Amino acid sequence: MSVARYSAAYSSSAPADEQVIILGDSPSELKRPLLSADSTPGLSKRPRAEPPYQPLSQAFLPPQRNLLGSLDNASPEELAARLQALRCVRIDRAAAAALSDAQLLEHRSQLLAARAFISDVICAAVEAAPSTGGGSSASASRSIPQPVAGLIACREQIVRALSFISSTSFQRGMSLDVDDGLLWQSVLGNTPEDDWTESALSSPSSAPSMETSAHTFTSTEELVQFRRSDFSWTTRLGLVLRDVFGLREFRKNQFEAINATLSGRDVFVLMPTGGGKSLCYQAPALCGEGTTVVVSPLLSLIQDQVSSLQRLRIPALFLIGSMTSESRTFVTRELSSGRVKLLYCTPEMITSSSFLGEILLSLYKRNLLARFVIDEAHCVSQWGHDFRPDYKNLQLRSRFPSVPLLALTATATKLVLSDVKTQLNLNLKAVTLTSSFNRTNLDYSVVAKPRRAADSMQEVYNIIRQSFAGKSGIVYCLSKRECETLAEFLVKQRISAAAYHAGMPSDERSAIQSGWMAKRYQVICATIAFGMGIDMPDVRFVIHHTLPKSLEGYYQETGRAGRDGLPSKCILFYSLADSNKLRSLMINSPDQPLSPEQREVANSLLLQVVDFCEDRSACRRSRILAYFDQTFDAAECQKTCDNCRSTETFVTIDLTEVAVTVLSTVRANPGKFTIIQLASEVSKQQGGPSSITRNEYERLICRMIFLDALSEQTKSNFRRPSHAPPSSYLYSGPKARLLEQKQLPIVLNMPSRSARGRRS
Ligand SMILES: Nc1ncnc2c1ncn2[C@@H]1O[C@H](COP(=O)(O)OP(=O)(O)OP(=O)(O)O)[C@@H](O)[C@H]1O
Repeated sequence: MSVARYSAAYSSSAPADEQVIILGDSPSELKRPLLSADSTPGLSKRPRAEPPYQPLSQAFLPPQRNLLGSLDNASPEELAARLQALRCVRIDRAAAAALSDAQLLEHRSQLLAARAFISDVICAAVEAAPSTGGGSSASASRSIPQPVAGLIACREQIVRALSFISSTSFQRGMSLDVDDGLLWQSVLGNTPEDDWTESALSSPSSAPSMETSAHTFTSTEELVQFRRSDFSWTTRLGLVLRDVFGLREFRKNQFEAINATLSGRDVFVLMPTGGGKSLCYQAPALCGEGTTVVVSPLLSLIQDQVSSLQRLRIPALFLIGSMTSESRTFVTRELSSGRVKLLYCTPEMITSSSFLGEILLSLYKRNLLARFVIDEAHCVSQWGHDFRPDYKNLQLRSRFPSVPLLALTATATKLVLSDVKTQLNLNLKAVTLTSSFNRTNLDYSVVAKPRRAADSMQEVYNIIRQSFAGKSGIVYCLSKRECETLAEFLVKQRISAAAYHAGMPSDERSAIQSGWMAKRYQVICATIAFGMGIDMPDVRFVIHHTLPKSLEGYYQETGRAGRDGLPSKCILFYSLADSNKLRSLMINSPDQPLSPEQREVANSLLLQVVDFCEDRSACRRSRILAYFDQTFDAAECQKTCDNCRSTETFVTIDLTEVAVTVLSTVRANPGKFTIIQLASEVSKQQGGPSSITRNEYERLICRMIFLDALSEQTKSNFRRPSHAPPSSYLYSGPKARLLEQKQLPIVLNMPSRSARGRRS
């Protein structure tokens, strides 16, 4: 498309006095001016000479077609007609208060579409214009011809109107699409003015309430090259950011990641939950040739992502096993045409579908594979908390050696990170970008879980009623049954709650998920099947009614709170009984028998969670960040965790010798005691005023089981009623001898009253 054609089209459509956008998408809307002072309160009067109204879709958003692509074949007449449909909106702030919520949202979506269209015209013109040297976005934009430059003014007015509508919606507490950068800005109180040139590209902003950049593995000097604004794609990238995604600035590391992948480098991005990883591959996909293939672990996640992208008019498709042959043919045709910018699929499809294999090979041979994205890349490593064997067998590097890889995750320790790089065969010079995992707006606390189920459900209810009335939240439960019982309980207490778990039909699950996102349900009682990829901004609390299986999982699950950057709470219910139950479920599950190595990993991940819960001294935030090998000064916690708020003193005590005594009681009575019986037996034996309490003995015994100094075996108890669960009895464990030789230290964090003389 030549600039001359744009210029001609623009000139023929430029109205005499002022421009106004005509918005409307249905025949009935065409009959009345949607944005006129006469019919719509809050909007200025229309100019005198009006072009005929056209539906928005006909005017410049042809259905089923990609907006960015649709311009290429447009004739000057078509363009003129589309441009004629663009006129400018002015909003009278006082009168806008009278707009209904529905009208506001409607205006907003139409403004978004209009903004995208104008920018596309500008972008095409800028690309076609002769470069004035330097290649920066500012210099490129200066070179565009006058008539097209006139559109920029129009665009700026639209952007201001959009910003106004977004902030009005926010003030009214309305839920907008979360991906709206303008909304973020209004939340953060930044300037509503839209300077859409270099500043956005050169000065990345932080994600709300997320500290950034604890350490990077790629040196700062090396990163400088990816902060430049003179790449051939820089102008396009700025426009894509603003006009396709509706965002104003990049967050920390997004710009570098995008430039690195567009430069053909392998990239590893470690960014906290809600940090904005998707943009790191979605934006580059729209800035270069070919198709970006995204490997993502969950079908529901894939479907959600693709429909959000399609709503933004981005040509994205997915390929999944259960598709009809017609759908497959459609996908193949679209892919072959080179129109598809993003193709999502599961790792299983990559490893086992010959159909997909052929498509990828054909794209590869035609140089149309832009990059592979491995989302949730921690699944590649068996050291991660969510290992998926198919992720390990992708073989992308060997099958498509010249295609750059981009791996992203929110959760990876150093060990997992280096394992992922090795498994994926990332180039040794892969650009590695990490951000601090600190979510400063989240408040962490651990509470003692009452023994009786009814009491602990009541406690959940009390917390929600007292602190989160009318606020959205998630309660994570261990089992399907627990989700259902808790949801029923809350509903009886007049809290709108729903259960969500993998045992439910998928349409029921999506209905519940969308009901929650639309605020029809306040609380979701869910297993960890719920949450991945859910981008709800104002989740004010995440309660773990049972223990998470790992600190990584905990971080990820709590990370669903406060994605809008506002204060939110993460409350973990902890009991010894739960930790034991979870341990034996994980380790002895008949459905999923574990290899000895997997058992070891699962055991140690859970033990870290138990340690985290039982530690009443250390700052929770520092502990979480330490897990990800990041240092955090507890003084900066500012009492945003229960331990930093606590006035009680706890100390870490070495109980190795006491543990040896406990072990000797078990050796003398193998299979005689359950945990509770042994705790009361040894506490009786010890006696005395400075003794360890029975509860603390219970903790010690559980710790000895975790460390394999003791082991449990389940036996039926014929004297108990038939419905009673079988009891587990204690024996010496495989590491008992190590303990006796004092080579297995056992320490516990305890209130200082028990510390007398035993502080470690
Ligand atoms: N540069 C930006 N400016 C403002 N908002 C942004 C920016 N980048 C991303 N966001 C928004 O942040 C939110 C989270 O982004 P995204 O879903 O990509 O996070 P994520 O890192 O993939 O999180 P998770 O690991 O939890 O899936 C989205 O609503 C997204 O639109």
